[in-house]
Amino acid sequence: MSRLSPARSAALAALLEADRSGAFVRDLMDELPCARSLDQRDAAFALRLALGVSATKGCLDEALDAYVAKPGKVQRSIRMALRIAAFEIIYLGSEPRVAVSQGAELVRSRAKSAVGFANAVLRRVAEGREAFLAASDIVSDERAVVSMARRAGVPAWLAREMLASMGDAHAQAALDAQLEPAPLAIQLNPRISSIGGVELYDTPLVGAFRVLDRAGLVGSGALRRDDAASSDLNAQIIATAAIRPGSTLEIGAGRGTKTFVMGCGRSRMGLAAQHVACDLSAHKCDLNRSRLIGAGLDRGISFAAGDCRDLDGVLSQLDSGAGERLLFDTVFLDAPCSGTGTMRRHPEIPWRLQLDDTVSSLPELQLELLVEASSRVAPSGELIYATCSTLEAENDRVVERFLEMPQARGFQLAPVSESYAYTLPDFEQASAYVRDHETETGCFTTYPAHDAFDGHFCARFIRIA
Ligand SMILES: C[S@@+](CC[C@H](N)C(=O)[O-])C[C@H]1O[C@@H](n2cnc3c(N)ncnc32)[C@H](O)[C@@H]1O
Repeated sequence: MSRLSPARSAALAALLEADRSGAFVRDLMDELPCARSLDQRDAAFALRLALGVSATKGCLDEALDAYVAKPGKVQRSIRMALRIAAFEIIYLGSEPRVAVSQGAELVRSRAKSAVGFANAVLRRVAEGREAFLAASDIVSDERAVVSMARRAGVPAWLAREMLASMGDAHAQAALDAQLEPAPLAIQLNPRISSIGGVELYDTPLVGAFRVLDRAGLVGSGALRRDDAASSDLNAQIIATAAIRPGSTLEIGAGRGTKTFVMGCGRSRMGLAAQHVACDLSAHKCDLNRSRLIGAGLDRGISFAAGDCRDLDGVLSQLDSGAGERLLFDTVFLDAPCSGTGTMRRHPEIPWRLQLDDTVSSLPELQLELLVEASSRVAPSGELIYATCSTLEAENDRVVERFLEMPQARGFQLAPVSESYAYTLPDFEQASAYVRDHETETGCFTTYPAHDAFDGHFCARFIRIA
């Protein structure tokens, strides 16, 4: 009998709690006493196990259930312990003897009577690893796509959608990188020029830096002091495309990472803010407000909470204060989406998402919000539509469907690389970066890959007077 490692034990506790409460496992690893008491090395391993199991759980169940007579009868805590060991065997390529015996110990910690069962199942998972990843059990021409999906730990339907939307090369690169950590970037508050003890690496965008030392950044307190915000480079590129002189309506502002990036950008460009940030969630609006106050970037920014499918309702107070139905020089919709471009950061996404969300319910919501947003664009104003999805149904298809609607009369697509900020001399490098990632229609489109930033999409419409 070997001794159970505290890292595996903490990963199991966090995964069970996440499953019970719906909380994010990453947050629980920061909160649970058994995880907080781990030394740095064990904490990193526990986090890797917890995130990895969340990201691949459907595939782990498939691999395990092939050797279980009655899968529906396996207790929740035993299944979770088995998933941890199966993750080590299949995705970390750990020494099978160690992974099997640690898996059996994990199971023993929850139910002594199931140790023999756990040993038998895990040994067979280890023996069948290569065949499972190669999808040798699939006899149809689906074998290749199932194998791709299993290697990345995502559902087969999602791999299929990614192939159809992104093309073979981008989809393969994104799936290959799916279990790697995403690169870290920050936007630096213009009130400071460096973060003590943390090396900042230039990116093509002024004010955006890449950081390699994640722990150093957190330890520096810069994020807590609002001296910086962590934000993917491509998300920052999109927020910057929405900075223009005049008034701005931001829809789907959430906790305000892009509001922060826009505030920093405006300050660098010497522009004043006349910005209304809206979100369905009043709590997120509060978080956005307090970060901007902490950052000293709140001047000229107001907030409105509510369902933006009814903008007249959400903006009613502001409209009555102004004595007119307000129109804005820029309307920026950061739409609710599948988040498929950011799955490396959010391991829960692949197994929470359903096919219907990506092909139907989200695109319908996105189109409804886009039509509503367009009704608030001033003549000669701009409408920016963004998602962090890599799927065509939420991106180009929504844009095409919008342009076919009567409400889109007077709007035309324009290249993102020609938006106000990207015509300024300081943003020349960023403008070149945007051009490199622009499609024929001028939409900014990126895909995750090894050492690349996340998948994002942005379309820019101009309202002709
Ligand atoms: C992509 S996230 C926003 C991320 C945010 N812009 C940021 O940079 O941190 C989309 C946001 O849309 C909001 N949302 C969803 N449905 C909405 C609706 N009907 N009206 C307004 N906001 C909505 C969600 O609460 C979520 O915060």
